[in-house]
Amino acid sequence: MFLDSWPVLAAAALFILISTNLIRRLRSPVASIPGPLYTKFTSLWLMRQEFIANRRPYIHQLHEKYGPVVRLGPNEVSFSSGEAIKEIYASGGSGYDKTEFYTLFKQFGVRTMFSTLVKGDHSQKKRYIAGQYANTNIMRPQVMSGIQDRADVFVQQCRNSAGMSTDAYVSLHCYALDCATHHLFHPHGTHSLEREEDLRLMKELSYHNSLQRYLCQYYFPDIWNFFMKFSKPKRSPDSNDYVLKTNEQSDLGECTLLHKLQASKDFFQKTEMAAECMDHMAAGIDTTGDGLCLLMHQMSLPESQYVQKKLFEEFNQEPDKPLDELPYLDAVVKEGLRCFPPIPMSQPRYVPSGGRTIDGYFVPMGTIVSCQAWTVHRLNEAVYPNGEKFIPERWLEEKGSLERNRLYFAFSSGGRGCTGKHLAIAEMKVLLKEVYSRFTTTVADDMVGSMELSDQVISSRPLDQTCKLVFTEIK
Ligand code: HEM
Repeated sequence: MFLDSWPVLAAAALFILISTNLIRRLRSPVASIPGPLYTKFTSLWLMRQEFIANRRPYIHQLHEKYGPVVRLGPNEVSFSSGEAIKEIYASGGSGYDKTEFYTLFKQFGVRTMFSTLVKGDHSQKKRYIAGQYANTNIMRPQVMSGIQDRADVFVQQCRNSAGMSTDAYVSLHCYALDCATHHLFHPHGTHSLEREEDLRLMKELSYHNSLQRYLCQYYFPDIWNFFMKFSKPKRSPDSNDYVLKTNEQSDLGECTLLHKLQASKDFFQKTEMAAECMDHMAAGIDTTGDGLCLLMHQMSLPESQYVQKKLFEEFNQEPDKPLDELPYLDAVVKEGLRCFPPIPMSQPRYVPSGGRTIDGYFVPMGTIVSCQAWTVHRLNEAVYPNGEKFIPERWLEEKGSLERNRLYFAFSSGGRGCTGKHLAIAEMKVLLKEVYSRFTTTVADDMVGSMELSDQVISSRPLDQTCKLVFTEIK
C-alpha cells in the first residue's frame, strides 16, 4: 500500500517544500525592493552574468532602470547612494562584515587583513599594518626616493622610445609592481622595469585568466575541494617563491611593511607575514597599474590633450612645489579613478543581526548588500554631472566639493577602505609629474587593442591588456 503511494507522497512533499520556499521569498522584505520579477525567486541569472564577466554592466543597467536600490536576487541587494555607502561601509567605523566571497583571496591558505571577514579580527590585524601605509610614512624620504627612482627609470625608457609606439600597459604595471615591492621589502624590491627575471613576476601576476575558476571555487566549494585533491594548480609560483624567500631577509628598511610584521612576530606567524605581503603585492600591481594605464590612455585621446597642457603649466609654474599642493594634478588623478575605478565592482557585505534600514528600505539580517564604484560614480548626476565624461575641472569647483568627496568610492570607504591609498596616490602623482613635465602622449597608430573594461573577480582591466602610446619629448 505504502509502496504504491510513495510517488504521490514524494510529489506532495516536493510541492510543499517549493511553495513554502516561494511564500517565504515573496514575504521577505527584499521582495518589495525594486528589481526584475525573477530576482524575487532566483539568483541564477545573476550567477550567469558573473560567469560571462558581465556582473558590473548588468547591475549598472538595473540601476539605470530601477533607481538607486535594486534587488539582485532573493538574498542580494545593490545600492548606489552616498547614504547607503555610509551605512554599509562606515557605520560603526568599518561597516558590515564581509561575505565568504573574500575567502577567495586567502593567500598561502590563511586569511589576510583583506580576506578577514569579521570586524574584530580585522581591526586587530589593521592595528599592526595601517601605520606603515599612513601618509606620514609614505612621505618619508626612504619611501618616496624608491618611487622617484622607479619613475626616473620609466622616464628614461620613454626617452629611449620617444616618437615610437610603446606598450604603456607593460611598463606601467612594472612600475606599480616595483613601487609596491619597494614599500614591502626594500632593499629587496623588484626592478621589473629593468630586469627580465622580475618582469616575469609582473606577467605572472597581471596576465592571468582566473575568473571562472574563482567563481567555481566560490559557488561550488565542495566540488572544487574534491577536484583539488587530485590536481592542485599552483597560483603564481614565481611570485610565491619571491615572497617566501624575501620573508627570510632580516635587513629590511624600517618603513617597509615586512619590517613592521617581523617586529610584530608575536602576533603574526611566518605564513601570515608571507600571506599579508603576497596580498599587498597583488593588491598593489593591477590597481595602480590599470588606474594609470586607463588614465594615460584617456589623456592621450585628442579631446583630452588640453589636460596635458594644463598639467605642464602647473608643473612649470613652480617646479619645486610639493606634489600634494598641485590642485590640477590632484583633480586629474581623482577624475581618472572616478571614471575608471580599478575596483569598479560590488564589494559585498552581510546585513548584521536585527536587519537594517538602508536608503529607506528595511533589509533583513544576512542579506548580501553592496555598492559598486562604477555605478556610484556615474549615476549620481546631482553630484557628478555628465558622469560618463572625463572632466578633471569638476574637482576644482568649490561648490559641491563636500558631496563629491563623500561619494567618491574608488578606494571604498570606512575602516575597510583601501590601506594602500596614500601609496597609490603618491605613485600616480610622481609618475604623472615626471612624464607630463617632459613629454606629450598620443595614442599610437598601431593601437588596435580594446581599452573596454574586462571584469575579473573584483577588479577590472583593459580588455586586450595593451595600451600603445607615443611619447614625444617637449622641446
Ligand atoms: C589606484 C590604486 C588602488 C585602488 C583603486 C584600490 C582600491 C581598493 C578598494 C576599493 C579596496 C576595498 C575592496 C573591498 O573591500 O572589497 C581596497 C582594499 C585594500 N587595498 Fe587597495 N587599491 C589601490 C592600491 C593599493 C595598493 C598600492 C595597496 C598596497 C600595496 C593596496 C592594498 C589594499 C589592502 C591591503 C586592502 C584591504 C584593506 C582592508 O581590508 O582593511 N591597495 N583597495
